[in-house]
Amino acid sequence: MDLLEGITKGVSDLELLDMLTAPDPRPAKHGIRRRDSDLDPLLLAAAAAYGPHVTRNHYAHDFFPAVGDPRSEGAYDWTRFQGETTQARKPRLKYVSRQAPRSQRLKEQGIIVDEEKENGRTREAVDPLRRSDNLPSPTPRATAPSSPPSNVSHTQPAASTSLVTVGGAVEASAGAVEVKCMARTRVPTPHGPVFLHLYHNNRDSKEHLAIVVDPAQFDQDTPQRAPPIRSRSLDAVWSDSETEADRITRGAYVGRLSPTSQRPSVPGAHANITTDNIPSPLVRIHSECFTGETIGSMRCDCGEQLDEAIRQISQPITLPSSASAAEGRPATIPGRGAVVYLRQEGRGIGLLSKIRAYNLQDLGHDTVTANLMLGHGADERGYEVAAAILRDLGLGMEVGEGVRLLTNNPDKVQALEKEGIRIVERVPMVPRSWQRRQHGHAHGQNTLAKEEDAVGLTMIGGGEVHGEDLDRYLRTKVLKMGHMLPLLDESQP
Ligand SMILES: Nc1nc2c(ncn2[C@@H]2O[C@H](COP(=O)(O)OP(=O)(O)OP(=O)(O)O)[C@@H](O)[C@H]2O)c(=O)[nH]1
Repeated sequence: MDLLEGITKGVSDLELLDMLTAPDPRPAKHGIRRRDSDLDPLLLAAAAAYGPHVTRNHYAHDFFPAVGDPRSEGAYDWTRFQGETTQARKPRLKYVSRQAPRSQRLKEQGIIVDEEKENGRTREAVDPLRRSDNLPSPTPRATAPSSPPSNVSHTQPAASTSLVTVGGAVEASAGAVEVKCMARTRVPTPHGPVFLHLYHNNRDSKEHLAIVVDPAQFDQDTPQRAPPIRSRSLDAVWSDSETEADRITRGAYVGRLSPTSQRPSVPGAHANITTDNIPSPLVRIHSECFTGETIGSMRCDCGEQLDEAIRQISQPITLPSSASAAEGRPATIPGRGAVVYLRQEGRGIGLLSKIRAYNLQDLGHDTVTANLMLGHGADERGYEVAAAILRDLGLGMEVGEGVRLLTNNPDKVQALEKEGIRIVERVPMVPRSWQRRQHGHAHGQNTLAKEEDAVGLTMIGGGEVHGEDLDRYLRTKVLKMGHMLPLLDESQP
């Protein structure tokens, strides 16, 4: 019996499936092989089965065996299986798609399908900002009473994007970067506690992070001297149905969360604390580097820089004398600032390409040329998302305190300023091994030696990266990428 004959004679689905999947199919009549491509027997069986109409367009659907047969539901105890005859086995295969029709799914995503070009391009019917379920809709934000205050925006500034002002609030039109802090939690680190923020955005599908250092927030009973660094989008009320438990679970709480302290945050609170005489927060925009941060690669100083940034930001801040005059002695406040951790591995070319680039570097090419040889730019990063995250945290706003940026990279400074971030000072990041060598040379001693055993973040911890690879990499950054670092005298050890 061949397939067609089988279908027309109404054989059972299982027999049909057996025919299709038999290990030794009978040769076709006249010994001529069929020229069309192999068909998926399971799909054919599904198509021939009872139930909803199944076509090749359902290929990506999830099919589930019909409910009712415990074996097909995975509940069968196979230790009791004794073997069975075809006679005894009469399951009825039934496949049910649990997906809504494609047209309905696309409609839900706001995509209109051009019926005439069903297999061609689709176009978006709405503002791309709305594409992600996780991003707030601009319109309700402007009008809803629970929306963040109008001076708080996490969209792009007017300078670089198209924005409209509705009722005093900045509205993003198509193309503007929008970020939303999806969750925040406390993370204890060797340098003290930090708040880890996870962001979604409408530019890419990466989960960029912000590591906020602001331990003063744990002490809610003492008057704050500086505005807390808090995410506007996290503190916003997301929906009418959102409960306090929902808010607390996603991190919209104040103080130190504990079994006995659970205080949901209020949108816009603390925004009016002035910052006269308090140094601007230290901020670093850091790009992901798996090799440097996770496995302690000494080809670059990324792991060390991440540790050093959080260490420096966490240092207590001594207030200028005028601010501490009332106390009669120099006053300090806990360190405050943030590291925005961008998932832009390998200066934006990705880990795969970076690994290839390392091999080219082993062949004698430098970090810039290696990127170019692979068809990439020397640096493919962008800082729009970083700027939007800073704005969401209230950092580097036009009005109020600016930020002190930890970087040697002039492009970063320029790019952030172009995005409207107010940078009041650039704080250099001199590699620890270079500091040690410079100090050792000047003072005849290794001033950082005691820090080498110190604890810290990443594989590198409080230690330092050093070596030929690193020196070559850093020199290239200075000579070819314009990094603002004083070059070491090569003759120094
Ligand atoms: N393509 C490429 N990327 C590298 C190489 N070494 C490190 N990186 C990446 O470079 C990025 C380092 O970026 P940042 O830490 O922001 O440093 P930067 O841009 O040099 O500027 P600074 O703020 O001065 O540190 C990370 O994404 C690393 O993965 C390399 O040899 N090739």
